[in-house]
Amino acid sequence: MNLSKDQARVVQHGEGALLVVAGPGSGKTRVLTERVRRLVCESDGHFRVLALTFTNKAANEMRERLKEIPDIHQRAFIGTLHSFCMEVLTSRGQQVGIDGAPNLFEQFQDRKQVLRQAMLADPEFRQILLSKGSVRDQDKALWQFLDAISDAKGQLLLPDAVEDSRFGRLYLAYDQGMRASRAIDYDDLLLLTYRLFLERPKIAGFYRRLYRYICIDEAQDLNEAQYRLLQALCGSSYRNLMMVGDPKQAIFQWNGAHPKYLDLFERDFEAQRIALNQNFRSSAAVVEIAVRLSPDYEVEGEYPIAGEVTVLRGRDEEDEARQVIAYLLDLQASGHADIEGEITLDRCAILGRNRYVFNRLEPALSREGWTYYKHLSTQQESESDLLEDFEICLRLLANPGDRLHLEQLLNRWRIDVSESDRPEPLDCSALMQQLERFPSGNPRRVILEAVQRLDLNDSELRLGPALDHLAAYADDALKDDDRAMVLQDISQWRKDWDRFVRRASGLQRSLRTFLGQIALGATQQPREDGLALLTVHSAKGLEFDVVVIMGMMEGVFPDYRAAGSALDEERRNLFVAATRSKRLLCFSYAEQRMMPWGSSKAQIPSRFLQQLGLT
Ligand SMILES: Nc1ncnc2c1ncn2[C@@H]1O[C@H](COP(=O)(O)OP(=O)(O)OP(=O)(O)O)[C@@H](O)[C@H]1O
Repeated sequence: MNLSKDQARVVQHGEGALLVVAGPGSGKTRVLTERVRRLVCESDGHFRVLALTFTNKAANEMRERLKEIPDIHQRAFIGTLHSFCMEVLTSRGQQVGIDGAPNLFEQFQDRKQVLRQAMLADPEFRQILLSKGSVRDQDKALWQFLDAISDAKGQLLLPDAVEDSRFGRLYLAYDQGMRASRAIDYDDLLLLTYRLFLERPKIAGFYRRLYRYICIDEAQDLNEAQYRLLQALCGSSYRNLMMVGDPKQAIFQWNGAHPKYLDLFERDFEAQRIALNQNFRSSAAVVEIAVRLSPDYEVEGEYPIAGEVTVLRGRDEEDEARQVIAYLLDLQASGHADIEGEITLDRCAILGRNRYVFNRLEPALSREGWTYYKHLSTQQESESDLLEDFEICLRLLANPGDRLHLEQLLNRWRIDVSESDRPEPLDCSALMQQLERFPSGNPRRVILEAVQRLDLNDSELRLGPALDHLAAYADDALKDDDRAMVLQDISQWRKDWDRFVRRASGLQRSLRTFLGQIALGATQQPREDGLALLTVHSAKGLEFDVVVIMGMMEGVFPDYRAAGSALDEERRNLFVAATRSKRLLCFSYAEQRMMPWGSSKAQIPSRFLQQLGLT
């Protein structure tokens, strides 16, 4: 393995805090992985390494690169900070009211419902909510309140510590609603683990002894809660923390993240600093675009391959999609002097500022018969009612106290039970009693029969037979689109299950752990076959020979809501997007766009194209 002199210094670093600040393609992921390998393979003693990544994709990538180390699961925890918190709370969470693996309400709709019910149950909040008028306006208000609660949790504030006491009461009511379903939200993972380390220093001490070294990737995206959680874990004397980050790739400030934590880390932990200034990934043409986007981006050395930047202009979005496909078809047919070998679709990616950019492209790709996959957000949701209902049943079996999903299921299945005879807590047999209500062949009965096949009494849960039962029903009883949708969902569940089982060594193979891993996005496949369709945020850390950035129009990229410092973040978004390319970079835009309200509107090319001298 060839490493540059500075990369080798990082890999060889021993005790003490270390900050690595480095640009795109400078080998951050590589040095992080190699350092974990060296620590695990070369250092003596019984200890583990804690390798924290910002995304599951990055964790998968690191695991993949280290998989030949036989006992890697025992020697290192490789995952996101949220997954680490999940593990801590699963084994030590009793001290903060968590019994076993936490039940996560990861879906916005569920949290919204919890808050709605909490507000309706309180006369003052009820009045506030109903005064908003239409359901749509109420939803908007709920969304804003949830955002504010998430902000408070992001600053590690408990309900009694927020300034506005009425808001504190609302926050408390929401939390109580979550706890009534024995559930927590994503922010709670950090907040509760922070509290645990702070209130029970012995537990933090235990984890410090267990993990002699901590390595953190993408540290420019840390937020207040994450930084303070790490401080609480490290205490006043633990210093074996390494952070790797790039302030120019900070694209989560909208979510409370800030690169200032890199500087705070350097100060608070008296960290040594190493800069990596080469770009081992991108051709000269791509690096030039990156420098124009971020003039203080200093790159050492010149990449020996020229590369190419192309701009495509479509009359409308359909035409834009057509041109992008033609561009890729041409590369596949003729190759390119700067790219060795055949240019297959899995060497290419199409990036969009948001998921809607692909609306016209996807049908066109399907018409061409191209294999493609989408990674647009961390959460994968079932699209068919059958699998949605099945998932709710699994949630109820994993967490019989889950009142929210019990209610959802009763509503969806139009089962009218009065409060008094509601099957609560819902155990497997109570759920099974419902079987009798539905005639044979009814989809609800099929779901419950599938649930019966889970064999929950076995310590090793098996999902396959349940999914087989659902698939057999779809094959027999459903037609066309419905059947395709169900089978697609089942295939997704099978993939999630396979990845969970493969990764589960060290994790309990229980329904609750499985659902927790899905909720954390930890079962998602990092790369699939075919052309990648990615939002900029989900393209982070990836690289492709050919990158096309579609939808380069004002209002799309930059986003129409961006103003002031958010515009700087848009520019960093483009910096991240462009630097995913190893060789060829292509921008595309449409001159006309169909607006959501149905009329066509003339488009202005993105200001960034102009600033880059490309229009
Ligand atoms: N010393 C090296 N010699 C040759 N290639 C290298 C070297 N270091 C890294 N690379 C290659 O450069 C590319 C970028 O490396 P890596 O993904 O680790 O960078 P990064 O800093 O994490 O990038 P980003 O922050 O943009 O995601 C990879 O293809 C990697 O294999």
